[in-house]
Amino acid sequence: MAWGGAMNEVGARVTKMVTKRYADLQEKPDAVFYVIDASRTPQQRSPARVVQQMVALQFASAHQLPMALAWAIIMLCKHNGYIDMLREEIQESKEAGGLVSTSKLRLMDCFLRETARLNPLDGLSIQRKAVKPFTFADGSHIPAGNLLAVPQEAILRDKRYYPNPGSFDPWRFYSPADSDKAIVRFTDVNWKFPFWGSPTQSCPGRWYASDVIKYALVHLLENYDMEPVNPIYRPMIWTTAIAPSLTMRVMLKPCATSYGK
Ligand code: HEM
Repeated sequence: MAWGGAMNEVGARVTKMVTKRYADLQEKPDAVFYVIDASRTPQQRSPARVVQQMVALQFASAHQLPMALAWAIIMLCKHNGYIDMLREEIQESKEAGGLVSTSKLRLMDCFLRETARLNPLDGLSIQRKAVKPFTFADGSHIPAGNLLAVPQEAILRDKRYYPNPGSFDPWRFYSPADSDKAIVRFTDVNWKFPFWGSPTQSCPGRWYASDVIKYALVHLLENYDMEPVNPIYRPMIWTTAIAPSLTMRVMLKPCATSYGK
């Protein structure tokens, strides 16, 4: 991968860090260790390739999780009728010792999928560059050098796939425990939900991301009441990114009733 501008600076710093780590790999297994450990060939183990992997991992994992969590908090403020329902579900999902089982948080799972449907983090998903000419099965021809992407925002609001697409309705994904309907999870990938990428090469961090967001929401819901100080539900658009407003503030007040205790 060719880097330019600020990436040269980032690459130089990460190279320094990775090169140093080769000396004491076994002492502190961390992400660098695991990338090298999973490499099969000397070429894959080369510092240049490990640096590229480390930078790619940072870009893939760093910003999207907090953005998705921020959107979930904003949707809780906007659709606050779900707060008590989610608190109740949290209590019911507790196992021995008071631990929450995230797989039992079915409504929260649907709430997150619906939050993502109406607030994808980018208008486009699966962005690619044709490095050589490519012809799809239907005859569409892509000359070399062209950029392609899946228009996920349009797909996620398409009424052919999501009836009444403008309404926030987590129940559209819900199936009661005793129903024959297949369970749809936040982490499920298909062409109608490209939030996590394509079904053939989707985000490998999605189960981790989903659980982290759920644990954060459990903590907030159990310990705080939340209300928007200045409700700005409009996103901030930057190129194709759809980010939560930078100026919206949410007030967290310790709960009068502590739900978690
Ligand atoms: C809400 C949070 C996240 C979202 C929405 C998200 C979304 C995505 C998407 C759409 C892709 C596919 C990109 C493409 O094919 O062009 C992707 C790939 C990837 N994600 Fe995530 N991601 C999230 C969190 C994470 C986290 C927390 C990690 C790591 C801990 C992670 C690691 C990766 C990696 C390594 C890839 C590249 C996989 C490959 O090319 O085979 N992601 N992610």
